[in-house]
Amino acid sequence: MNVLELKDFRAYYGSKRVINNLNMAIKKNKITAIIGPSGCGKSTLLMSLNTMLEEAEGRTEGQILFNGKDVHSISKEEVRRRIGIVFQKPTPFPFSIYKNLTYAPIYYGVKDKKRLDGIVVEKLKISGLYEEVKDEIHGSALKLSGGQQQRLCIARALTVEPDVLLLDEPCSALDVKNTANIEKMLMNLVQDYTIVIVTHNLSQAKRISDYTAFMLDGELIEYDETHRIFTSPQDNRTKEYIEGIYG
Ligand SMILES: Nc1ncnc2c1ncn2[C@@H]1O[C@H](COP(=O)(O)OP(=O)(O)OP(=O)(O)O)[C@@H](O)[C@H]1O
Repeated sequence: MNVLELKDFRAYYGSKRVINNLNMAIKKNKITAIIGPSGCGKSTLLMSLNTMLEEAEGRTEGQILFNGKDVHSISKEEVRRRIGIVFQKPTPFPFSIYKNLTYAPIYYGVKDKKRLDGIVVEKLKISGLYEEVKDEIHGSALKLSGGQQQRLCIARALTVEPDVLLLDEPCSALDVKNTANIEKMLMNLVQDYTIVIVTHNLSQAKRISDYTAFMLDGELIEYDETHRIFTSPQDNRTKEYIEGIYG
């Protein structure tokens, strides 16, 4: 089943077109990796999927369907709740861990303290952080390490129970151990969520994704099951990229 579908999709910054006629469907409960050289449009595509691009001074044409419905026909608030996004640099709020994880649920109307406590514990467990931080839940999130902060940001994105989680190079500022923690977390999460991850790290795409999309100069060159992209790419440009010839 497709959760998101792009039809003849184009994206612009001013008059500059950076994504050209892209058609692609993203499957439910799968990890889809978007790869390609710097500047090919990966982040632009990711931000388009939850209509954030308009806030980054971009503009889109064509259609994005979310569960079959034009994403622009759904309220911005609902789109943002159901399609969460996490960026490269961990961005915890300068509050306690507890407040980071209850901020959005409170905004969306959860008042019951027991329920809020439950959300905090559940999301900390999902992110593998619970044992590490259980005695300092009311301490500042800014005291966590970079890797812990990024796991907290993913946990925070999950507190409103989105359908889709978009991740833009979530591990690029992290070391091998923290990257492995996040990859493990994502592979567990995919049972309940649909995940789209932009990554420069081809080994990461290979390790964790079910599908891989290769972009070049704003075009979707090839999109297939990850093992096919890495073992028998159909397009020579894909082959050259995964062999490290350019990019
Ligand atoms: N706010 C902006 N205004 C104008 N042009 C932009 C803006 N953001 C990105 N671009 C341009 O759009 C193109 C696609 O950028 P994008 O950030 O989507 O690429 P990317 O593949 O994610 O790159 P990277 O891997 O380096 O993050 C690039 O040519 C970039 O210079």
